[in-house]
Amino acid sequence: MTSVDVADTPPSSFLHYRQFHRGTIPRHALTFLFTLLWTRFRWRVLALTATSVAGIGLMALEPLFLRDLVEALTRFQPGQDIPWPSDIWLPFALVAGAWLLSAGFNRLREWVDLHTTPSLRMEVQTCLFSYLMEHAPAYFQDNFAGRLAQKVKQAGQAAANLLGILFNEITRLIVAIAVGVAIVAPQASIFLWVLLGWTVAYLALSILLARRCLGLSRALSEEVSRSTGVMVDTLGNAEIVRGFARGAHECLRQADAVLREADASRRLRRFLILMWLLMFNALLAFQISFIALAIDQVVSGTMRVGDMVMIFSLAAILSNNVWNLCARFTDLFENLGIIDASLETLNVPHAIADLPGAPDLKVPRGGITFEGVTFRHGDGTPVFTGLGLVIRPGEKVGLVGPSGSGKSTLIRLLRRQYEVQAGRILIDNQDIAQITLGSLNRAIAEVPQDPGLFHRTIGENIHYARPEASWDEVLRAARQAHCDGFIRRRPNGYDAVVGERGVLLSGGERQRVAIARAFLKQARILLLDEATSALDSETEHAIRDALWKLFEGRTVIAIAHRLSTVSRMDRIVYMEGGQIREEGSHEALLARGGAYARLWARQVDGFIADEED
Ligand SMILES: Nc1ncnc2c1ncn2[C@@H]1O[C@H](COP(=O)(O)OP(=O)(O)OP(=O)(O)O)[C@@H](O)[C@H]1O
Repeated sequence: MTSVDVADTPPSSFLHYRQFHRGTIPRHALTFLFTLLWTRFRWRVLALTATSVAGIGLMALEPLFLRDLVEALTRFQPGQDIPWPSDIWLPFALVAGAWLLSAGFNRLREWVDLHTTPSLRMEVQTCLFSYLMEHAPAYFQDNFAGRLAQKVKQAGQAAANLLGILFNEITRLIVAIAVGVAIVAPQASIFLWVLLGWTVAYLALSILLARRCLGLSRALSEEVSRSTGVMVDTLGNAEIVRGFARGAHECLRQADAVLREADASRRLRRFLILMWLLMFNALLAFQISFIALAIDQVVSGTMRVGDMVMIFSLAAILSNNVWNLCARFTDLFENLGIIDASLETLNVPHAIADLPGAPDLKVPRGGITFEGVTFRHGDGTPVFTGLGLVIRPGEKVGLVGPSGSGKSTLIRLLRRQYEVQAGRILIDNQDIAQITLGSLNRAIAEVPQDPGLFHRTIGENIHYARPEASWDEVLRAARQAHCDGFIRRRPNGYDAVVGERGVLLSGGERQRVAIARAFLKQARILLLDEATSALDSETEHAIRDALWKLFEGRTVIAIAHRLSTVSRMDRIVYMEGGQIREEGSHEALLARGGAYARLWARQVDGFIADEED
C-alpha cells in the first residue's frame, strides 16, 4: 500500500524559513550565515572554535620548547649523564606533548565538524527551499527550475565551505599570530615588527587579489547556471527535439553555452595562476628574510642559536597558516559570492503572501463574486478591465469562448495565482486577498488541462490531494474517476511510478488521476480547465456521470472548448477579449442565436458531431 508520509508541518529537525529569524531570510550572505549559526549551531560552532584554538595554540608553543631544547643541547658535553627531568628531556617531552595534544584536538575538531557541516548544509537547503516554494507562479515562469535547484544546492555547499574557513583557517591564523607575537616580543622588537608588518601586508594583498578573483568566479558561476538552465530546458523538451529532428541544433546551443562556461573558467584559472605565483614568492621572501635576519643576529652575537631555531620554527608555523588562509581567501569570497547570488535570486519578496494575521477562509456555501476586476499580466498584456461575475453557491458554470479570451486567467485569479490590479474577488463574501492562501487552496479543487504529476507512484499522486485520507478513500476516488482499471492493469498497480511529470501515463490517464484527486480532496469549489479534453469520447461519456456526482453540492466552474461537455451546466458564460459577451443556459443561448449558438452549430456540424447529447 502506498501513502504520503511527509507531514505538512516540517519536523523540528528541518529548518523551515518561518522558524528562522522572525520568519524572514536576511539579505546578505554573512548575516544569513551568522544568524543561522547563532540560532541553530551555537554550541557546535563554539566547540569547533575551541578545538581549533587548542590545536593551533599548542602547536604555536612548539618554537618556545624547541628553543629550550636547542639551548640545552648546545650546553651539553658529550659523555655527561642526562637525568630526568633535565633541561634536555623536559623541553623534548614538551615538544612531543604539544604535537600529540595538538593532533588530538585537531581530530576532535574534525569529529565536531562531522556533526556540524552536513547539518548546516541541510539547514541552508531546507530553509531556502521552503522559502522558494512560497513564491507565486509568475516567479517560476520567470526562472528555470533547474537553475533554482542549483542555487539552493550551491548555497548549502558554500555555507559548509565557509564554516571551515571562518572557524578553522581564520581562527588558526589569529591564534598563531597572537602566540607568535607573545613569543618574539620579549626577544627582539625587530622580529615583532617584521612579523606583524609582513602579515598585515600579505593579508591585505591577498584580500585585494581575492576580491578581483571573486568577480571572475561569479562570472563563472553565472555561466554554469546558464548552461545548466539550457541543458535542463532541452532535456525537458527532449521529445520535441526528437520530433523536429533538431538534435544537432540543440547540441550546438549546449556547446555554445558550455564554451562560454569554459572561457569563464579559463579566465579565472589564469588569474589564479598569476595570483599564486605572486603570493608564493612573497611568502618565500618573508621566510628567507626572516631567517637571514635571525642568522645575522646570531653572527653579530645579539641572539643565541636556540632563539634562532625558535624564530625558524615560528616562521614556518606562521607562514604555513598564512598560506593556508590566503589559499582560502578566494574560497571565502567565492563562497560568500555564491550565497549572495543565491539569496539575490531566491530571497526576493513573495509577490503573493498572507497579510499579517490574515484569517482562514470559511466556505459554508461556496458563492463566488468577481467585482470590478482589472488585471494585466506582468509583461503588460491586458486581460480584464472591470470584470464582474457572480456565481451562486452550488451553481455550475461553463466558461467558453475563443482561445486567449481570459478563461484560464479567470481561474488563476480565483486561485490567487496572480494578484488583481483593481477590484475584488470574494468567496462567501470574504475577499480572497485578505485570507490565508493555504485555506484558499484547501477550499478549491482543480482539474487542469495538463495535470502535473510527481515522479512518484500513482497511489501517492492521488493521495497527495488529502494525505489524511484513508487508503480505502483513495481507492474509492480512483474508482469514481475511472482510474482503477488502467492502474490495476499496470504490473505494479498503485505502486507503479509515473515518470517525470507523469510521462509514463497517457494524457487521458493523467487527467483521470487529476479527477481522482479532485474526488478525494472534497473541496466545496471545483474548477475544471479542459478537464476531459484528453479523454476519448467513450471514456468521457463514462466519466460524465461520475463528474456530475462530483459536482453535487459544489460550486463548479468548468472551462471547455468542446461545448457538449458544458451544455448541461446551470449557466454558460461566453467570454471574448476578457469580457463576458453572453450568459445564460444552453437553451437560452441557442435561442438567442448569438456567438454561442454559432459556435454550437459549427461544432455540431463539424468534428465533434458525435458529442451531442
Ligand atoms: N504568463 C503570462 N504572461 C503574459 N501573458 C499571458 C500569460 N498567460 C496568459 N497570457 C495572455 O493572457 C491572455 C488570456 O490568456 P488565457 O490563458 O486566460 O486565455 P484562455 O481563454 O484560457 O485561452 P485558451 O482557451 O487557449 O486556454 C492571452 O492573451 C494570453 O496570451
